[in-house]
Amino acid sequence: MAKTYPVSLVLEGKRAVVVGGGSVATRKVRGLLECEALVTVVAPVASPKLRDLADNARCTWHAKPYESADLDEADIVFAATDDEDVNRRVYDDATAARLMVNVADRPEVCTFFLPSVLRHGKLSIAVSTEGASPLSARHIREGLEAQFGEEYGPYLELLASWRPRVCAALPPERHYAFWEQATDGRVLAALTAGNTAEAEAILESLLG
Ligand SMILES: C[C@@]1(CC(=O)O)c2cc3[nH]c(cc4nc(cc5[nH]c(cc(n2)[C@H]1CCC(=O)O)[C@@](C)(CC(=O)O)[C@@H]5CCC(=O)O)C(CC(=O)O)=C4CCC(=O)O)c(CCC(=O)O)c3CC(=O)O
Ligand SMILES: NC(=O)C1=CN([C@@H]2O[C@H](COP(=O)(O)OP(=O)(O)OC[C@H]3O[C@@H](n4cnc5c(N)ncnc54)[C@H](O)[C@@H]3O)[C@@H](O)[C@H]2O)C=CC1
Repeated sequence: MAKTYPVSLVLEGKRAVVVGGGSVATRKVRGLLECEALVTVVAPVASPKLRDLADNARCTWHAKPYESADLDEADIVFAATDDEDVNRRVYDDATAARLMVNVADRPEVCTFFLPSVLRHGKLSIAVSTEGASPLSARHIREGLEAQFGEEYGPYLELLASWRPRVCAALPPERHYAFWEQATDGRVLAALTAGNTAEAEAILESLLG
């Protein structure tokens, strides 16, 4: 298999069709809702957790077996039933419609894989083994949690809020030097210590 091309998809307002309602489908639906996708679940039986998630304006469960027409409104497709033949049909229909498709039991035909994701606000670190060992992806993500803590949420919010300010205050040739110093560890250390005023003061001093 060729290398995969990592991207961060913007799924807000896009229609994701998830076929299957077991634990694998539930994990996928939870992740999709976190990203504000519109989710349609098609499965005769849904897990209790999935039924809770479907109690939401952005997630609808159709309690029935899969049919090709279920993909009519789809922007992206997930096949996660425990029936190989159904998963294969979903794959065939999605491919015929040129839709991106993830097939839970067939890594070799997926057009994308789900990575294991560590997230704090705007930071997302996605770990993929391209199907070689999903549990290893999870262990690696868990290992990264010690290094990248919750402080990255406010840290990145602060840096994002400074971007327009830097553009307005400094000529383009000075932007890189600003960001080099803004991200050298001092601002992060101040925020980690709970000292927002100091973090702001460091950034202010860099505008010099
Ligand atoms: C190809 C891929 C397709 C896809 O995108 O779904 C796929 C396929 C398969 N997974 C299987 C098994 C397990 N999957 C997990 C967990 C996760 N699986 C995820 C992704 C992926 N799984 C994609 C590749 C990702 C990559 O390699 O980087 C994660 C990262 C993301 C997510 O699902 O959201 C999420 C961890 C999230 C987290 O905790 O951070 C666990 C462990 C657990 O449950 O904790 C196990 C049991 C242990 C093991 O087998 O390793 C099986 C065999 C099923 C069987 O034996 O019947 C297949 C099918 C096959 O291999 O044929
Ligand atoms: N990609 C991944 O991360 C993983 C994939 N798997 C694979 O994922 C698949 C699903 O696993 P689980 O969620 O544990 O299964 P499960 O047994 O909990 O759920 C199966 C679901 O498929 C639905 N289903 C069955 N026939 C259907 C049809 N004709 N149309 C629509 N839905 C239908 C059932 O109603 C049920 O909701 C298995 O093939 C398993 O090998 C398993 C673990 C992890």
